[in-house]
Amino acid sequence: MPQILSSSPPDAQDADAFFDGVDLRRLAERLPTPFHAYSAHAIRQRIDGLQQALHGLDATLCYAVKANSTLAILHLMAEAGVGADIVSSGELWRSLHAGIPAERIVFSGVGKTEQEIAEALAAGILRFNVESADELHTLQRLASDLHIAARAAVRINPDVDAQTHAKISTGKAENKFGVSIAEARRWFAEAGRLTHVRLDGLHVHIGSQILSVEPFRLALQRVAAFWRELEANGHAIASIDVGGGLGVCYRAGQDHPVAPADYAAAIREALAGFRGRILLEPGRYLVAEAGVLLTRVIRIKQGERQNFLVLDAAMNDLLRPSLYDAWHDIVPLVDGQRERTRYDVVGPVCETGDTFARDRELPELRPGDLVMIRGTGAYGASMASTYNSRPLAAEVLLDQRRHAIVRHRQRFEDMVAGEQPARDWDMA
Ligand SMILES: Cc1ncc(COP(=O)(O)O)c(C=O)c1O
Ligand SMILES: N[C@@H](CCCC[NH3+])C(=O)O
Repeated sequence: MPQILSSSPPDAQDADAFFDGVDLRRLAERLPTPFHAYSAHAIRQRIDGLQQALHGLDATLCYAVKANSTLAILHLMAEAGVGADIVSSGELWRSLHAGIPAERIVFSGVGKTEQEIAEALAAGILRFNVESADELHTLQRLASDLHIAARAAVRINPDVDAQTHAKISTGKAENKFGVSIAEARRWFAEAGRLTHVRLDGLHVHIGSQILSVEPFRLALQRVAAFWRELEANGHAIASIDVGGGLGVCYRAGQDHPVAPADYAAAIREALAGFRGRILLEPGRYLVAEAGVLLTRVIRIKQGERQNFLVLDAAMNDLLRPSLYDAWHDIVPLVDGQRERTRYDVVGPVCETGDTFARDRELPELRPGDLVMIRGTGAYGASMASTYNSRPLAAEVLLDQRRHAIVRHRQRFEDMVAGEQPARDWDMA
């Protein structure tokens, strides 16, 4: 371990190579690339910053596990007193296993199965964010079978444009998420018939990577107006869950899109007078900028029209550029002055979409050079696949000049574990 520590603080030139006090170049000498590295310190700073912005409110952070569900990160959340926003039994299992108590877990998603609902009921989670009438009735039936009182919030679809990428916008009427205020109004009017569901919460989540406070403000205002109407009609609301969606900075040097203080101010303003508990479901904001993907150059390929920088990381390790044309800073960790040139930065996977960047200006690189892709802590490892039978990359947690390999690179044996050739056919 001491080998990877810097003997002196990083100077300005190689500062990029240091992450949480660890020299990533030294780490990469000992670990095969590609691998993900996360800064525990950076995650804790984000948690603290958001909690400080919310100071004085009865607010609970429920980390959106989907952003990065690595157990070590969930464990860090548990230690910091942060709860979880889950969308599957798998995320429930991981959260509980990492030590996040059930009473800090909320369950969102349009496709909760009966089995998942029953498991979450049995675990005693804090709330179900219910997204359809069918789900509400299923929850009532299963809670009744188990003689449990379920706590539920209606996920409101406020029909607000989050002004983000269409694939991660969730709060417009045409999106599959939540129900209209008109429908939610009917649910509350009939809530007396729900013998085993306590419907006393509101939930809203309009999308991800939201870059200005305005869409949040608009959505919160609509939800707040509905909360006031409900209370005026005698329906006590115990919690309002404002979802996640805070955008992050994917380009060095750019300002942070939404300051936590402005976000918190919008919540304070919209929910002024609300005496219940405020829940928040930040995912990306807590982990995105705390993660980098380390990869090496396999080769440079001179194409007819451009040069390709072929890395050993691919779309199976980081899908965001392929899926959303997302920008991630690409920072070579190389010594000395080099000429600058332009590359299409690609991975080895057999798809043209396996491209991290087009026509990106970088120093001239050579096979074996180390390259860092920034902003990969959220929706990086958690969206990874074994496409092209590429094993899942290792993950390393760095914490104040220390590191721990929290997940080893998947072994080929484990990639095929559980599969078998169809030898023993059964008659259907
Ligand atoms: C219900 C819900 N809550 C929270 C999040 C987390 O979003 P983000 O990572 O943008 O904070 C998501 C994902 O967009 C979500 O679907
Ligand atoms: N996977 C998306 C975010 C989706 C948010 C989940 N509701 C991304 O990488 O940006």
